[in-house]
Amino acid sequence: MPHNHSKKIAKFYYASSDLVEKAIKVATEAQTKWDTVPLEEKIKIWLKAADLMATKYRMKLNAATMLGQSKTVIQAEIDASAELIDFIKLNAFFAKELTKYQPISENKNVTLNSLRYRGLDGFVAAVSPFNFTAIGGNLAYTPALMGCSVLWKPSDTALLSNWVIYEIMTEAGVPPGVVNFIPADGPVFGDTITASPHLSGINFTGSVPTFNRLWAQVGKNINSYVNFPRLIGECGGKNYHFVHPTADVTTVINGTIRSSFEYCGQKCSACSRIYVPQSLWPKIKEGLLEVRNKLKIGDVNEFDSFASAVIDDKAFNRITGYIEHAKKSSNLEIIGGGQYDNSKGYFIQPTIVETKDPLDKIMTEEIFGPLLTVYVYKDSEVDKTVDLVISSTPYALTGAVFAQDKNFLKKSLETLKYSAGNFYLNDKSTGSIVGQQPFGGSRMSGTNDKAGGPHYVLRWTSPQSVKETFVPLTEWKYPYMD
Ligand SMILES: NC(=O)c1ccc[n+]([C@@H]2O[C@H](COP(=O)([O-])OP(=O)(O)OC[C@H]3O[C@@H](n4cnc5c(N)ncnc54)[C@H](O)[C@@H]3O)[C@@H](O)[C@H]2O)c1
Ligand SMILES: N[C@@H](CCC=O)C(=O)O
Repeated sequence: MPHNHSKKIAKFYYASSDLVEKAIKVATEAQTKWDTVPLEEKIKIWLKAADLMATKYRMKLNAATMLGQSKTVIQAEIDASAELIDFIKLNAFFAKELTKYQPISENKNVTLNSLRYRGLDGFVAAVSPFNFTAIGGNLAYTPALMGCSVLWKPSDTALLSNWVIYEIMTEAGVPPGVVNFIPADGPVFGDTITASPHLSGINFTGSVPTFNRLWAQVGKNINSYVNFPRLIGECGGKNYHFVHPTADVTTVINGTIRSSFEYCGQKCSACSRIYVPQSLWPKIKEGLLEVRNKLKIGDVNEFDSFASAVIDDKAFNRITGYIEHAKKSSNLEIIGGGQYDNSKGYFIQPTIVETKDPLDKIMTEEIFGPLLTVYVYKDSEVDKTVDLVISSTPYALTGAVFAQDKNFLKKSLETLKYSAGNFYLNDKSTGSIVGQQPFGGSRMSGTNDKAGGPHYVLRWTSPQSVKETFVPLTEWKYPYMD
């Protein structure tokens, strides 16, 4: 099966706005009861789910990710089982750590002085992307762990794997009504949830235009909500590799191939633009083209495939539009790849373009496909080129600097500080590990709430301070009034 079949399944399940409204009612009612379940009990359910994912359901979850989202066996394993299990276990740990903190009152008359970590009252809408099964699970179930109830709208091109997660969590013991799996047309879902007074948060991962639209809708309805909805959005990027003249060429070549072409460049962290000094370009060019020629782009069931088809017709048309642009523009030259074919699946060959113009749209817009553009700079213009890296796009998701010059690496921590939420020195821009490199970007790449980090759980709780005393208050006057 060369490309995903989720969309066909989705057609049978699309929820109407009436159904979304019913789910809002169910979730809002379920939240009150779910919030009374102690965190320790919730953690037991989460750990049971992690165990089920590692054993009984591991193959099912990975296979659903391979067939539904066109991931190769290694990419499915990294994402679907490994990353999701890490999210579940680490968020349980972080929740426990967070709730350990209790404020101190030295007043002996105070018998209770505490912070209660309540879930958000109302419901949270989790809206997930197609490209990571684990992200869907994290977006829906981390708010639930903290006592929220959730409407989870999966991407219609990741339905199969996301449904398996829902089944596992239900088998582990998440009660009905707490997380509600609602495949729906995006705008129908978005319009309905943002119109509900009970919307307490949106946990979104996807493209900038979709998040902008949701944010604007919340803004428009701001006077109608019970709470100010929390808006968490992890969005797109235009991720870069910056190569310094002292870089190790082999590392640059292999790191760039992996980052740009694994999962056909459909990772939000994928390298899409690379800046290479003139002195290293001949060797780097030769290496990139040599490796590119070896990459097999084929069926995910053939285990020697490096990557497979892109996710759907929409993605195919968008990406090949940039390839056509490269063919037509006098500033751009396709030096590797450029072929595509949608007769059996949405196959696009890994493509490398060289540009004379560092501000061409191919260097500034998110493409989200197997297309890497190279800008070759003069060795004497390192600083000028670093400025270009930061100023040429509105994004700041991931970025990598390759150099053996330690002073340059140190300096780049400052000069490129706001260019990326996940910043790599001598390593590729993809492949963050939950708990090890908390993930997220700022500027137009998102609200940078760092999924997989210790503070993420805090976004899904509404803490309450409780103070109790039994000592009667017998006086209303202040002492100086007598
Ligand atoms: N920063 C990150 O952590 C991160 C991680 C993964 C993906 N991404 C980004 O996600 C994008 C790719 O994912 P995608 O193609 O699924 O994104 P998308 O924006 O097309 O869709 C994301 C989700 O939003 C839904 N949606 C669409 N319109 C909607 C609306 N009006 N209201 C409510 N929901 C709506 C979709 O059905 C889907 O479930 C890329 O831009 C990528 O960079 C970012
Ligand atoms: N966390 C993943 C990217 C997730 C977005 O698609 C990485 O670091 O490569």
